[in-house]
Amino acid sequence: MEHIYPIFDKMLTRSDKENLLGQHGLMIWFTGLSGSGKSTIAIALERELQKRHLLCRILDGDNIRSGINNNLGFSAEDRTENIRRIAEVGKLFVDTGIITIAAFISPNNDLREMAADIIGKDDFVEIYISTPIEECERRDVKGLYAKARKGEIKNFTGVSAPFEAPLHPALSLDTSKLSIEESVGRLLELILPKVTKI
Ligand SMILES: Nc1ncnc2c1ncn2[C@@H]1O[C@H](COP(=O)(O)OS(=O)(=O)O)[C@@H](OP(=O)(O)O)[C@H]1O
Ligand SMILES: Nc1ncnc2c1ncn2[C@@H]1O[C@H](COP(=O)(O)OP(=O)(O)O)[C@@H](O)[C@H]1O
Repeated sequence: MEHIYPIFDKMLTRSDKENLLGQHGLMIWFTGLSGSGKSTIAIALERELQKRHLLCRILDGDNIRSGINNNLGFSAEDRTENIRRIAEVGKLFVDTGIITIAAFISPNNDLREMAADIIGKDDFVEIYISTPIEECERRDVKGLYAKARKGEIKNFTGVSAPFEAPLHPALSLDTSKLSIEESVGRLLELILPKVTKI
């Protein structure tokens, strides 16, 4: 496409950036309950990708809800805006050729569909961390399930707010049955062919 300002014709493309990095950009979208293992698996996967000289960026509550989305709570409207912004930011990383892992509850099919539409379906892989709520609650990593059961936290996913399981995830990983290494192994099998440049 010719631009009105010639300088735009000189802009580097995604493909130029992917050639520089020697990889393809991809969004790996984790969905699952609080405590299901999204962050744990994301961190372990990133390490394995790094070992293979593949550049990865994790987006999670620690770097998104504490910063760009620190004005958002857990109403349905705020969750939608949370996921919309994450998808827009994620798209920038993917378009830079970076393997991006988003680790958010993203509790509804329509939210995840919105994310896939923003990022582009070809660049979006949905991974369901399907650990049952009983196990998430037993772990209660942050003590939030106990608080939610006592009514001290409103709209808590799985307790007082809904979670819709994905309809056609590329992969389901139940971390009450799989070790971290097994989950990461399955992910690598799925992802390496998509991100490796030949
Ligand atoms: N009401 C309510 N419901 C669910 N989760 C809550 C809530 N209040 C706080 N938290 C903490 O926020 C984490 C989930 O944030 P997300 O950005 O992933 O949620 S969402 O995708 O917008 O639904 C979630 O945890 P993790 O999934 O462990 O990161 C909780 O630590
Ligand atoms: N097989 C497993 N896979 C992933 N996490 C596990 C596993 N077994 C126990 N855990 C523990 O479960 C917890 C999951 O918490 P976290 O990764 O923060 O979940 P989420 O990001 O989904 O809220 C961690 O404390 C982790 O050590």
